[in-house]
Amino acid sequence: APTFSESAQVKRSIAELQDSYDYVVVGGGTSGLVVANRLSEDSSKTVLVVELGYIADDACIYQPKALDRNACAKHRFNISGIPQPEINNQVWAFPLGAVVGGSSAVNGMVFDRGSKVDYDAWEELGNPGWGWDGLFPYFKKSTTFDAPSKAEKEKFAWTWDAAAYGHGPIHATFPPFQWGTQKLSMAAWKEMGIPAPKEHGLGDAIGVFFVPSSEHGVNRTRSYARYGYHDSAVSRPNYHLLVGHKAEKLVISAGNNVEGVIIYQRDNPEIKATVKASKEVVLAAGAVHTPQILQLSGVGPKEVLKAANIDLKLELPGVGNNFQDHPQAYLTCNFTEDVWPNPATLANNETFKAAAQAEYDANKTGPLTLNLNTGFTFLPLDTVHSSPASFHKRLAAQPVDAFLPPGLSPTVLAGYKVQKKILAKLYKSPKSAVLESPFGGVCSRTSILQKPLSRGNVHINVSNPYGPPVVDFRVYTNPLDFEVSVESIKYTRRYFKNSLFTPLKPVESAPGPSVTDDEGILAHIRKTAGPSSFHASGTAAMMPRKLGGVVGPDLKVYGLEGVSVVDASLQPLIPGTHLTATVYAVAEKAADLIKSRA
Ligand SMILES: Cc1cc2nc3c(=O)[nH]c(=O)nc-3n(C[C@H](O)[C@H](O)[C@H](O)COP(=O)(O)OP(=O)(O)OC[C@H]3O[C@@H](n4cnc5c(N)ncnc54)[C@H](O)[C@@H]3O)c2cc1C
Repeated sequence: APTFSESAQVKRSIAELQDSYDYVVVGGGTSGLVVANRLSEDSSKTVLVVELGYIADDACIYQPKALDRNACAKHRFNISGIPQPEINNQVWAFPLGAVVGGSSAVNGMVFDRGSKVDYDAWEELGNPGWGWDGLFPYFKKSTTFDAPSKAEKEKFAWTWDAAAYGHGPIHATFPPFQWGTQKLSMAAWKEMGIPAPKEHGLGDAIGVFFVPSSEHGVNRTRSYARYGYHDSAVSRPNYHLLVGHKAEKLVISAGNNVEGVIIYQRDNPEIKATVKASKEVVLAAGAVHTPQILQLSGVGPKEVLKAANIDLKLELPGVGNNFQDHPQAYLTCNFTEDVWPNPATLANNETFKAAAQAEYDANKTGPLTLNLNTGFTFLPLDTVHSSPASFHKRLAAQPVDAFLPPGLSPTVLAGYKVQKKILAKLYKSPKSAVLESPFGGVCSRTSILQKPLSRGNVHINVSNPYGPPVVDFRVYTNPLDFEVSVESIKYTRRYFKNSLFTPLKPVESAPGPSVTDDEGILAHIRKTAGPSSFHASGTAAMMPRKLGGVVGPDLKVYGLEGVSVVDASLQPLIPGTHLTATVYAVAEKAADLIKSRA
């Protein structure tokens, strides 16, 4: 039988396309496929998705835990950020998805949502309808929860609330495998008095809880945008997906109408064409590439465009600025008396690996059904910080433009000022997470900063604008971000003092037991921290134009007609959660908005 990838609706060359479509969606990733699917539900509307990558049927995508991740290197961008001075000039690569399904095809499958207050902050920034109440129906619309069996529920003590989920294309479930020490880690958090909501997905994502994976409960395969939204649209004659082609820039008329997109063949840039969009171009290339496309189109900060010799069509200083991600600080330790098997067994023991693969192939059970973790703790500042009042004071006293890149436009600065006020409130709220601490089967813990005050940027490379964009995380440029990470490591140490861990004999190796002062812990973070959780966002932010926003609450790019942004770039303030579930919900809402103006 033909596979979906052989469908007539999947195009491989420009010659197979129509000259014009109602909608051209740039990027067939997480958000783009949602919007294309929903727009093509109306059979009178034609939709083209232009995607750089190809359709992949590889195990390194569909199998939740791939033993050979390198097999998927060809489905990822390998964009490296620039050296980060605050963390000893480390350079981090950004392995975004470059495949049909985008980053949902290569991500860690952690499928959670932020807290109500995190989304209400978007609304407060000037975006009516984009708070929790406006998004919750779309979280449900995008998702189906596949409940675990009774036996698994009892074995792993899973909790959830079906009210959080709907009947949508993306499946979420608990994998039928957990590492031995996970339960104990959960119990230790509870012993510390951390609340344990039964379900995190109803707007209260504070405390310790289980997070489902984006995984199909029966097939035990990754559930991602391609299976969920492409495969169900691909039989529609009005839906075309062009693979292996790159969108270069928008075609903008003298009157600032966006008429279409210039695209070219990925491996042969000479083969080039303009596809017209009679209604709208929808930018869904992700938070690293959407700002690049806008800047190449002459839309962005004028200094950047000037330096790159690109004609300014429309000055929009926010494009590429306001970059946010979740930096990671590490406490490394080992359980001297570890249980067997543990994640190191899967990493190092060839016999165990082979048995795990055989078990997955035969029964769809075992360790390869679990990509990352299902145990998570999300905590507010007052829980984590030893002296929160002094932190709030220091935050209030910071001049707004301190620690930001030089030369920012007054509008971007004004936006940051409003963001900072909201962040100060969130830092005081018991309902808003500043620390994420995931746990699975290992001793070592990552402290992931949820409310960064630092801001980075993604701009075209002025000496090679058409090459990969330049990602500057500017991680930890605001020293208060360091302070939260130092406090998070100290807090994690207190957690490990819990007597439940005694039988496992945890031994810390870094920063190391002798490093107890804040300066020593800071030096450790500078040496080892990571700038990213691969949660790029904010680079085409939904905010008022006078606050440096790029799109309004209708998602239309300011100053242009006929183009909107629907991907992670629009998130004005990064929520305290992994981003995929939010990207799906936002894209579902975006599709309704775009349909409503048709
Ligand atoms: C390695 C990794 C691990 C992650 N782990 C998790 C996790 O466990 N849980 C979680 O919730 N989130 C996770 N995330 C984050 C999450 O996956 C992303 O935030 C989300 O998928 C972004 O969706 P998007 O639609 O904005 O962009 P993407 O899904 O990245 O889609 C962008 C698409 O546009 C295409 N494209 C780019 N430029 C062009 C161009 N010029 N022309 C044509 N096509 C183009 C790309 O090929 C891609 O398919 C992870 C991300 C990564 C990279």
